[in-house]
Amino acid sequence: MVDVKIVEVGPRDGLQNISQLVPTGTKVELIKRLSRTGLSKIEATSFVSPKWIPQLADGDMVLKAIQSLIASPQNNIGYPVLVPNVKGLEKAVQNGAREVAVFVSATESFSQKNINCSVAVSLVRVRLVTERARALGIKVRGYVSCIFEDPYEGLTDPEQVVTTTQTLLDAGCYEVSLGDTLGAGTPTDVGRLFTHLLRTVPASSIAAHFHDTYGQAIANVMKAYALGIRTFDSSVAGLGGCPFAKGAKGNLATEDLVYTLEKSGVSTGVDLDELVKIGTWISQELGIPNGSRAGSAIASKTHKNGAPKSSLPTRVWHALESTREYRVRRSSANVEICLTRGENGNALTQSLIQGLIKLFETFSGDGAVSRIILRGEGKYFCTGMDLKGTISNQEQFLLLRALFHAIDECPKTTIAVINGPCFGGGVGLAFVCDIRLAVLNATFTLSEVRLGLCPATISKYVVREWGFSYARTAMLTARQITASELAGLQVIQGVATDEASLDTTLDIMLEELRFAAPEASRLSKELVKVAYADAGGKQQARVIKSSFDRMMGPGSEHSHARSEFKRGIRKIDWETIDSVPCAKL
Ligand SMILES: CC(C)(COP(=O)([O-])OP(=O)([O-])OC[C@H]1O[C@@H](n2cnc3c(N)ncnc32)[C@H](O)[C@@H]1OP(=O)([O-])[O-])[C@@H](O)C(=O)NCCC(=O)NCCSC(=O)C[C@@](C)(O)CC(=O)[O-]
Repeated sequence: MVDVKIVEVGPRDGLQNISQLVPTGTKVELIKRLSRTGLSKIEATSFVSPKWIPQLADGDMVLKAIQSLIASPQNNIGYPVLVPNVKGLEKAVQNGAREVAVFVSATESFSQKNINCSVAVSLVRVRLVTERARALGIKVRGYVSCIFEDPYEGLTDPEQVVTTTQTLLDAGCYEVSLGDTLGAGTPTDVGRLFTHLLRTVPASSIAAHFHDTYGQAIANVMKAYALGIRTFDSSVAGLGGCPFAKGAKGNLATEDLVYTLEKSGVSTGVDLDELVKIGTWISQELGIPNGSRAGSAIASKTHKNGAPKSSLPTRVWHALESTREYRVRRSSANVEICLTRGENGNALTQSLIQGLIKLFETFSGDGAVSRIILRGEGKYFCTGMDLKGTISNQEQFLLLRALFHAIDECPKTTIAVINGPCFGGGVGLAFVCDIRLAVLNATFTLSEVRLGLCPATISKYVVREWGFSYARTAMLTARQITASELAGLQVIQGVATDEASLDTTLDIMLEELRFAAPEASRLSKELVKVAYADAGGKQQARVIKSSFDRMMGPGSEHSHARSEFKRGIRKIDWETIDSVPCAKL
């Protein structure tokens, strides 16, 4: 028996406010994982026009993918989807929805700006949806937004909240969730509004939906709880944001809500540990910081980045070489090169470039090395071309070109571990690698134009990885780009809050890569490169054919994997295999 019902809104309200497009598979996985935590309601997606909310344009696919959950008689979880009108309702029902949510604003300005109609018109629409839904046996939940403040017209008249709430209930909504869209309300405001409302509306018909923009969400929950409210909306990892306060926190995090309630002796029926794992996982998937304070604290105590500490084997590194400019160490099939000119921003001096070229060429030919990690020490990852050097222009060009070429041609999987800001050639160094993991405060600045230069040698790699238009603007403006922005473009594969978590993120990545066969990885790199250099051309056709022959040929990694598969082995740790015939290919 639970004291409080939590409505998880992360997969809809949360993701809706994330700028980068989230893959459908990730959304489905999020819902599936949340379904195993004890939550009884998970808002799955919306059927609002993709023009308004492109992030949720795949609502039909998400709903289809969770159909077995929705339809399972053993599963008592409700999966409401947001619909703006009868058309949205019909689409939702066609795709298997059994519960929908409708929304209105308590204020005129927000209604006009958000859904392009007056409050009165939106209430008529909602009534139509509710009538139709009820005729189809579909449950309807209602939302009223801007209960305390409207971003355009200021404070909300409490009477408008009472009227809209009552109208939604009269129309047939089984519950109305009152949303503090701006997150501006305080416990005093909650006390005033909810006391007023509860004179005419039963507490059992009301849910509270608080945002944490001003850090008031938990305090507001406790105040509403004291007044008799027993249903609260929240979002795992605090997913979401506030479109009216850039960079501000969005929804109340479900982990914070569960933590506070359970610690106060209020039962939620939700497994906090599981929730914390999901919050950590989804934050990593999206490359954004975990918005839950309780979630981050619990994760850092018990797990690191979602993986229990004990599940990651301790990696032992052996020093190989050390100069004044870099240090090299090795752990089984992994080699790490660390730039150690921290006091000079790890700028690329002549000797550093020469050293790096030699290292990449050497390890490229070492059959026992599968991955090369490039990282920086100190404040910066790399500040690019040495602006204090004295070598000739021609020599500088040849050196830089050879450095990037050596890394690009390296048959091993290359990983840039970006500990801080990158400038010019430093950005090139990060983006010539195959995989990038970065600390959250890392920035990427193509500063060349400010120095009367252009990103000549690095353009080949930066444009390939970033795309033409984005790269052009970055070059022309020399603006500072954040790690989160590039993670949003999916060109940075992991973002960590600090250097310690960056190490863990690398460990997790190295663990994953243990199961990637080295020769197959090399062929995969070639395929991507030729797809860029000669899409649809003869060279691409040749590389595809030769890769196919090679991977299927006798003595290949695949012949080993195939015989293992037949023996029931589904995952091969290629790091432990040094006598696989393919290693000699
Ligand atoms: C990084 C900040 C903001 C730090 O700002 P700051 O005020 O210098 O503070 P700091 O204490 O953090 O600086 C660290 C030290 O690193 C040095 N340093 C730093 N960068 C370099 C560099 N590149 N070359 C030589 N030295 C460098 C810097 O001079 C300083 O040494 P100090 O002056 O104290 O002795 C500032 O120093 C700065 O703006 N540096 C220049 C960064 C930059 O614009 N790099 C692009 C270089 S052009 C390039 O890479 C061309 C290329 C390769 O793309 C062309 C091609 O593609 O063909």
